[in-house]
Amino acid sequence: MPRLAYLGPEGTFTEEALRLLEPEAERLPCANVGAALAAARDGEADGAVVPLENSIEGAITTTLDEFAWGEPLLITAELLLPVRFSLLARPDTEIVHIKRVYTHPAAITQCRAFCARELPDAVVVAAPSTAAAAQEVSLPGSPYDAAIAARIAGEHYGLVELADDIGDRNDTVTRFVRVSRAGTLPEPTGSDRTSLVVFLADDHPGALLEMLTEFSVRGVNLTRIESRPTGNGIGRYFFHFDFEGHVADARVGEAISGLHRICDEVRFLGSYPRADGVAPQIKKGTADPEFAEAGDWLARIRAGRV
Ligand SMILES: O=C(O)C(=O)Cc1ccccc1
Repeated sequence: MPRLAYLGPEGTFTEEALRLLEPEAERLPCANVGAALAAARDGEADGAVVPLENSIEGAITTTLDEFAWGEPLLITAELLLPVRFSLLARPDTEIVHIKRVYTHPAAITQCRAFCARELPDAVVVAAPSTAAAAQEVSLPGSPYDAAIAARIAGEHYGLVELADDIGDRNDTVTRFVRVSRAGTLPEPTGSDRTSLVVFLADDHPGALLEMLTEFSVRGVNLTRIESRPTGNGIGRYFFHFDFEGHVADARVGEAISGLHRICDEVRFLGSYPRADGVAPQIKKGTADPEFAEAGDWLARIRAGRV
């Protein structure tokens, strides 16, 4: 039974994702994404589950930066989870008396309209996770009057639900990933995604276009591109790419080998089954047998067999 670290404490959306991804796993709640990934790296856990992006705000940048700068880990699975937020408070709290609300930054951005409309005078403060916020609010003497978290977190920490489904949209989805230490890759399934981090060799006109061309000429469809600051001054960025296909696919292998040749560093983050099961559209000339046939043809002409 694997032991998986996750963004805790008990009652986070990440815990819900972990339970769906690996119902049998032993769960190790951690205080933040960095601690969960550290547990996976140092062997305290066999892997970790962390949030990566949501369909409204985009990337969870702490996770992206950990993947880019920390000891390498491999993404082995992903899960798309619709999340539903509740406003939770200690029993007897009235909504009009709420002046300080505590929750995870992703929940702050997804519940803005509710907070502006129903809690116009309240400040909303960033917490390490939604369940950490609920736990804190449950303490007598907490400086916070309410938390925004999953209903189950309210039940777990003895809070009452003052409002349910308070997200600005009810179709928001969060993408979570399971990571492991380097080792074996998941087998190709025909509906896979690959993730990479790419550092440019130098800054020059067309550098981004050159990277994109490596994907484009092999018919590899991107599903996410994100630039993140390198920290070495304004205007210095590196890139995260997610795209369709598995590193075992010829077109994917060729595209990332091309990036490896022209970029300073390419960090492979994993090839894993897509949660939505969508199969890639394969452009003419980019299927595995076509790459193999072209390779055979090249070998023949190099051997003088024209
Ligand atoms: O704080 C949590 O519960 C998390 O798992 C992170 C998060 C926060 C808000 C939406 C989705 C995930």
